[in-house]
Amino acid sequence: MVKTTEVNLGARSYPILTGPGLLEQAGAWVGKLNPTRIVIVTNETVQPLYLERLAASCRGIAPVSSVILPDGERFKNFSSVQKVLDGLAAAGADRRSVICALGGGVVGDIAGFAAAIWMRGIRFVQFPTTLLAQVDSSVGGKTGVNLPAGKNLIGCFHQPSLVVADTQTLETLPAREVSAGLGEIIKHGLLGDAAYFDMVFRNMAAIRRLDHEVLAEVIAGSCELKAGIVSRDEKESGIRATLNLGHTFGHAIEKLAGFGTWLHGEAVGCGLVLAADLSRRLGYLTPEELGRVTEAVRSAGLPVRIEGLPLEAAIACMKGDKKSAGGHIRFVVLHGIGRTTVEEAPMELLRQTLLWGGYRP
Ligand SMILES: NC(=O)c1ccc[n+]([C@@H]2O[C@H](COP(=O)([O-])OP(=O)(O)OC[C@H]3O[C@@H](n4cnc5c(N)ncnc54)[C@H](O)[C@@H]3O)[C@@H](O)[C@H]2O)c1
Ligand SMILES: O=C(O)C(=O)C[C@@H](O)[C@H](O)[C@H](O)COP(=O)(O)O
Ligand SMILES: [Zn+2]
Repeated sequence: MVKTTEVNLGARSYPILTGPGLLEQAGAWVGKLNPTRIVIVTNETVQPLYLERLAASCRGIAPVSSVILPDGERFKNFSSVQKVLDGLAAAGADRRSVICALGGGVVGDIAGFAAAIWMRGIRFVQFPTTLLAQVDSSVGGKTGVNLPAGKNLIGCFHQPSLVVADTQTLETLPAREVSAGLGEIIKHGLLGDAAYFDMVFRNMAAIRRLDHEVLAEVIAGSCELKAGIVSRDEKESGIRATLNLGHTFGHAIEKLAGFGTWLHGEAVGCGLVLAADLSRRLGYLTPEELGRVTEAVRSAGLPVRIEGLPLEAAIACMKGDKKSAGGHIRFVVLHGIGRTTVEEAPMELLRQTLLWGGYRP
């Protein structure tokens, strides 16, 4: 059964298709774009699992070639973008060619960025194969790569033409990566309404063992929430910044620990706990509400403490966050489930939260 969620952006609108076995049917969807050439970008882990399935389905439409990237967050950099661009040149890609991003968020962000800059922008299709990518990164058109100076410091907004999430691919995903996906799902629960958050909380064990029915409900719920926010604020001039809940803390953890040491979803999960604690210190959340956020993150199998990273370095990292201005750090804070603001916090409270979270003074 295929579930469709629409991202409504006028001429740049597109559907998110979700369901089992969609890679085999991909050609029917990609064919509608009438491409002159198809370049599949994937990585060395996903290639043996799923490349042939997607390539076989697309071969009747246009010549198909592939670019295989090394696997990992530490390769989300310019050198990988260069590899994709070289692959496009070697394939003779033109302005009517289509890139297919087959993999997790790292492949999606790199391939999307290459699509945004090749010949000043060509179409691309997201084929997300991790839980995190199916509920978050494949939707919304944020593309880009890291710099040694920080996470996602370069990139473009470039919307995909289509997102095709084959839920069967999640069956080969390691348990740690399933938990990482839950980091973003809990974030969506906190941004959405109490009913969605409670459903996720109640069904944590079922999601972690990939129960088909629950998983379909959660992927649809998260895609609907994110699609709704992106449709209202494509380029983050307002409400879209709330999708950054937990990320000011999370991105600092990823960078300080070394890209790839903490998974993005792990850092986001822990970041949600820190953001909730800061919200409590600001008087917006009760200790019980903080306890509930912490319990949700813990029961997803995600870390809730930092253990030993240096506090002042974290503050320096957060000053470089894209929401900061003039050296003032701005956080998404919670006032309860479904209620957020984006604001500066007193430095003293921030230091207390970081110490509470396990940062080393
Ligand atoms: N653009 C956005 O809006 C957005 C949103 C959230 C996250 N992100 C970015 O996404 C990245 C994290 O994405 P991720 O969690 O998917 O990590 P990832 O892309 O590194 O994938 C996780 C791991 O799973 C492997 N893998 C992928 N699919 C598999 C499958 N079906 N079976 C077995 N192994 C598989 C990958 O090779 C990798 O080793 C981060 O760089 C983050 O910044 C972007
Ligand atoms: O789509 C968005 O908007 C998000 O913020 C989603 C996040 O989960 C994602 O990690 C995003 O890449 C973070 O964006 P950044 O602008 O803080 O780098
Ligand atoms: Zn994220």
